[in-house]
Amino acid sequence: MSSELSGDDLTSVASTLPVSPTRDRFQPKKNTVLVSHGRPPWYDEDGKPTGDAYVVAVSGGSGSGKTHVARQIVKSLGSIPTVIILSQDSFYKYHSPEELELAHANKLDFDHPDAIDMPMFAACLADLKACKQSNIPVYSFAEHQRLEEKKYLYGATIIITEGIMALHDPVLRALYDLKVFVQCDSDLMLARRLQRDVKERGRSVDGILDQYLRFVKPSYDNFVRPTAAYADIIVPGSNNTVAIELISAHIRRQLQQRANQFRQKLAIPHLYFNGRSGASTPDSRLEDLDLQVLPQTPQLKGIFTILRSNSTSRQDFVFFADRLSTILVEHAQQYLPYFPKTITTPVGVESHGQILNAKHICGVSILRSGGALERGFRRVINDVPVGSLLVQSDAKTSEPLLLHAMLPVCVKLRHLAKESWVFLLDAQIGTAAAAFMAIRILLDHGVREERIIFVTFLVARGGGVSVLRRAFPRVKIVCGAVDDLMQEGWLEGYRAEGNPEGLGRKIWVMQPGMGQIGDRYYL
Ligand SMILES: Nc1ncnc2c1ncn2[C@@H]1O[C@H](COP(=O)(O)OP(=O)(O)O)[C@@H](O)[C@H]1O
Ligand SMILES: Nc1ccn([C@@H]2O[C@H](COP(=O)(O)O)[C@@H](O)[C@H]2O)c(=O)n1
Repeated sequence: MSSELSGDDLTSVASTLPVSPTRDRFQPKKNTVLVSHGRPPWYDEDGKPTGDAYVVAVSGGSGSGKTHVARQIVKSLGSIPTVIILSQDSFYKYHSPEELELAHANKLDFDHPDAIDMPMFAACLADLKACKQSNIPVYSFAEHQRLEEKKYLYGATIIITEGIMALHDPVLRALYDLKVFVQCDSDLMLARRLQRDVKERGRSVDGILDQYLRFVKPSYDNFVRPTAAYADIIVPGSNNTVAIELISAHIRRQLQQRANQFRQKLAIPHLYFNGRSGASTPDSRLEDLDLQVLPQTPQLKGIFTILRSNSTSRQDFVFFADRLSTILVEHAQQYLPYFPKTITTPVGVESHGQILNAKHICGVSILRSGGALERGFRRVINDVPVGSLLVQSDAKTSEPLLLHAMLPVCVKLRHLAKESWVFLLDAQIGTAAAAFMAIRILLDHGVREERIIFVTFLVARGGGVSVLRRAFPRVKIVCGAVDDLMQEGWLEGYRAEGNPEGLGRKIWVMQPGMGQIGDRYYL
């Protein structure tokens, strides 16, 4: 089943200005991110996106049922990856006080193509299609105005965009994979519009009819209906279940053709990538992997001995995991920019030192096990935001799926992302599937590869790290130790404890390893 995410999370880019009760009541919930199944990899083993998101445009007159069709397509797709529904209404232009006065008297034409900021719409759609984030405007029908806040959207496999002028602009049309026009009787459209505008947009019946006769109907005849000629499919405005089924079957076929078996390849790279430079085996030379491994001091080995032991209590595990993450983050800080700084000491003597000079720093942990590094991270670098990514394997295919992304503002906004330093936190790099996805997400947002610092307890030399390295050579990987083996098998004690997730299913485990770090830290 689909569930709706608001996109307003811990680090929402939406303004925190108080929202008027009227605005709240009439705010359309049109731009939504719908997630049912998680997002499978959208990139290949070289770390490059394999293709764009699939874009469906739904056009038709006001009240023809465009939003309804968009939502029915999502419903009929069933178990699908992330879908974004993007409404053209969000791109109505900003109005001057004079225009606002006309709008409230129903004398401003919202049905002319010029009423919509087509270049901005095309730019936002192009970003989302190219798997980048977009912060789109928010429009209020009650206030007839673009609001100060923005809505953050990211991560769609399918984008369904709808609007009366969706098929009007040639730049927009070039972005669509499938063009749909909803054809509906004018009287039905008017009846629906009357009901909707009174209920949802705070309008009077007289005002709606006035606006309809003055602008909506002529514009439909002049600008909207002619764009049906560009559509691949014409869908009726009512009783359209069969047409919707056809559209969703077509989209499902397109997505199947794009599927990529990812984790299997990463887990045993020497079988899949033999002959390609950088493919690792359990005997891969450590130097070739370019890992920043902590100096193997006796005290570090002592910490690992406790963390690896299956007889360590949870309390001890948490204490030593926190200690190890603190050491790792401290070590990783060497990649941040420091500059010379002269200070005066309390005895009045000048001393030449160094000072950190980075505007935006944040952490992003890959849940659940990345959470085990958060306390250490906060101890070393306090007062910076920490976001999270939930990446889990698909029970059927074992492919990694992105289930949730909660990113700090300095990553969500592209102009800040370019300047940000991001510490990615995860307990281990085994198949590297989750690490791969997390790095790709940061790059999609505009974070520079050389500003990503991956901090982890353990790396498997025979796992996916070599492929990760080849794809993202400029990411720094700081780890505490390197294990040799990566094998498909049962985790000791995992099945015996009757963990339903583990039952009947093999998982990739590293050896000697530290077990299920998330379970040991949290349970
Ligand atoms: N096929 C349909 N069957 C029944 N009701 C529909 C259908 N299509 C739209 N409606 C109803 O008509 C109204 C307007 O539809 P909507 O999708 O919001 O139109 P648009 O987005 O084109 O302005 C909504 O109340 C919606 O539930
Ligand atoms: N301030 C505004 C802006 C637009 N409209 C009307 O909305 C219609 C498009 O939205 P649909 O969901 O119906 O496709 C369009 O016909 C405009 O007249 C408005 O009334 N006020």
